[in-house]
Amino acid sequence: MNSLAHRRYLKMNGLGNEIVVLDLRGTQLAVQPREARAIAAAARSRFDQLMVIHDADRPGADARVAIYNADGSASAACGNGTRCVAWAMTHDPAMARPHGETLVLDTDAGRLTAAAAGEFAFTVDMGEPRLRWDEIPLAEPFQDTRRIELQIGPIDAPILHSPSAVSMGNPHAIFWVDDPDAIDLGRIGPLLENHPLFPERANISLAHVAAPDRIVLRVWERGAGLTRACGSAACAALVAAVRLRLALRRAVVTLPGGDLEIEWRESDNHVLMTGPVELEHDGVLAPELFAGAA
Ligand SMILES: N[C@H](CCC[C@H](N)C(=O)O)C(=O)O
Repeated sequence: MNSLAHRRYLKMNGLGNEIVVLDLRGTQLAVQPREARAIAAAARSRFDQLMVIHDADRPGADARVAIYNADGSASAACGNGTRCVAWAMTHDPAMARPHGETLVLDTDAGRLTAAAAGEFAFTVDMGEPRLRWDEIPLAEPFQDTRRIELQIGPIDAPILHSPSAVSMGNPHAIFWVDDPDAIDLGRIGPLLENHPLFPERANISLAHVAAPDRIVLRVWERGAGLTRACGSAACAALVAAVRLRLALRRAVVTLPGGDLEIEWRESDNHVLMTGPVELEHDGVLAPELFAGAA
């Protein structure tokens, strides 16, 4: 029988970004990509990201968190999912453990900290943005990643062009538009996600700077498609807007699912994200989920 069968999970969301939280601490278990895809495919556990909590493997951390997109691909960062993990580790009867003032989580994007910002809200320190072309990563050595040479559509009338590139531990391309809803992101998202300029693919955002302290954002996520919110994209868009002198270092990012407060802190170059979490239900992973996950 599959090691994950019958394990309890939480179905949560962060501004409508569909998250499943699985706690594998105290075990040597790990999720295989094909198993992540099987869980996502199940109607009841549809998710954009699966967040797996493992025992910490470095001193000073409360846990290590592995992140999978719906297509089974791994991601180093997931802002909305990290808030959901923080809630689970501090509020869920089975997952909560004693912790310090802030929760310390190790991810492939680095060490993050999370602190409660209300009963169903958390502030996550997402760490420093990566801005060099080879950190995004990009396939060509652009010296200025505030605007890179990429366009889609007819040469003389591109639909989108000149995006900013930022990594929050995961790759983001942000296109600046007047109306994010006027573009068929569902159609061009996959073309851009898989563009050869992005060797690790990319999350694709359409951003409109409505005011120096408000950015409207829609996101086609790498490995998940159109989502109602993307926390790391909100962080990346704020950083990119500040670099282009379009926004202040602290702004509200409005996504289809709602608002996130983002701050790119000058003192330590860290990006802070504050937003809500919602618990929808808990459940157990049915064994038949893994029957055909070959
Ligand atoms: N699809 C992203 C991971 C999840 C990001 C998003 N859900 C968030 O809240 O940051 C990637 O593959 O880089």
